[in-house]
Amino acid sequence: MARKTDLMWWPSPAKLNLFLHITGRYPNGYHQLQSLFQLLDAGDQLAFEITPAPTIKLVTPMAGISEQDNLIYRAARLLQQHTGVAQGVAIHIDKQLPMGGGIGGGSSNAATTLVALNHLWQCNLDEQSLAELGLQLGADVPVFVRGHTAFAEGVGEQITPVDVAGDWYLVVNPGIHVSTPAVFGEPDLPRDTAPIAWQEYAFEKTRNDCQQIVGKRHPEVAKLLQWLVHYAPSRMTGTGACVFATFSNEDAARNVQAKLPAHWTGFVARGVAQSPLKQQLHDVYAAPDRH
Ligand SMILES: C[C@@](CO)(OP(=O)(O)O)[C@H](O)COP(=O)(O)OP(=O)(O)OC[C@H]1O[C@@H](n2ccc(N)nc2=O)[C@H](O)[C@@H]1O
Ligand SMILES: Nc1ncnc2c1ncn2[C@@H]1O[C@H](COP(=O)(O)OP(=O)(O)O)[C@@H](O)[C@H]1O
Repeated sequence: MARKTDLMWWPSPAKLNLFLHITGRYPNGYHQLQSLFQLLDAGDQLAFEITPAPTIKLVTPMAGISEQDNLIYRAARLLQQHTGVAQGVAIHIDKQLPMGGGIGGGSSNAATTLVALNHLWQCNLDEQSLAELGLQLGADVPVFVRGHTAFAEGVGEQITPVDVAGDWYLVVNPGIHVSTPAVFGEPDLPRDTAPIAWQEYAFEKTRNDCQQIVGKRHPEVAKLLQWLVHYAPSRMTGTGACVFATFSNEDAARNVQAKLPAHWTGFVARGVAQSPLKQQLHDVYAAPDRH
């Protein structure tokens, strides 16, 4: 097995939902959403060692998730079954993002696995096919496969790439877990926000429709938001529990990070138009013998 330093690491960036509106509900109970998925330049990293035998193995265990349930394993298996590829893979994981925090780590890991293995196994699926496969794994996977900050509608599968300014964000984890199904199951959740055209987007004219309910059920989230908003415009991402504050430059974000009380952990990241995964793919194609 290769040493960690000899491996080629593929980025798996986080996202923020700069806003999240619930505009309706489908007959199957799923919620119709509008959201701006802002990709970040920070996240996890994955490395892939291709094997001649068809076994898929996660070299790095992930606490609390069995191998078969891990979205990385499931993405690799799905691509293998869909394409009939004969090879296998051993996957190394450098996990940095908190799990289930509304910053999309699991969905992003799935997307990075699909994109990297499509190249390394030489499956030659186009981006559209990879995004469709990704949707089977989760509503947020297609945005990460496309690799562009985007306005998303439906359950997240209708995607319009947008170029928003490269703001800086302080992302803070209040250290609690919020269940996505529980939030969507709340009777008092607002479900009738009027749809907007993405050209109308402005942070101050939008909101996260899940934020109030989550703040009520989890006072730690409300407390964190109250603290952050004192320094900068702030909002919850996804169905929580992470919260972000928006800054025009890195120093301002780091100044507030330095003031964070010890029971909250946060990281500073820049909003990017294009995913670092896309850049990696571009670099790999430019130097085809680097695996
Ligand atoms: C709302 C978002 C925004 O990014 O929240 P976060 O997960 O990031 O916090 C996501 O799209 C979430 O997508 P994902 O995390 O894949 O949700 P899933 O596991 O598929 O859904 C868990 C459950 O939430 C409900 N659900 C999910 C998405 C949706 N548009 N409507 C729903 O009603 C369904 O009951 C579903 O069974
Ligand atoms: N590789 C993975 N990384 C993170 N979470 C994973 C992974 N595989 C499966 N999961 C499961 O998916 C859930 C959602 O993960 P994640 O995408 O990080 O959060 P969110 O959907 O809240 O943004 C986690 O709570 C975890 O149980």
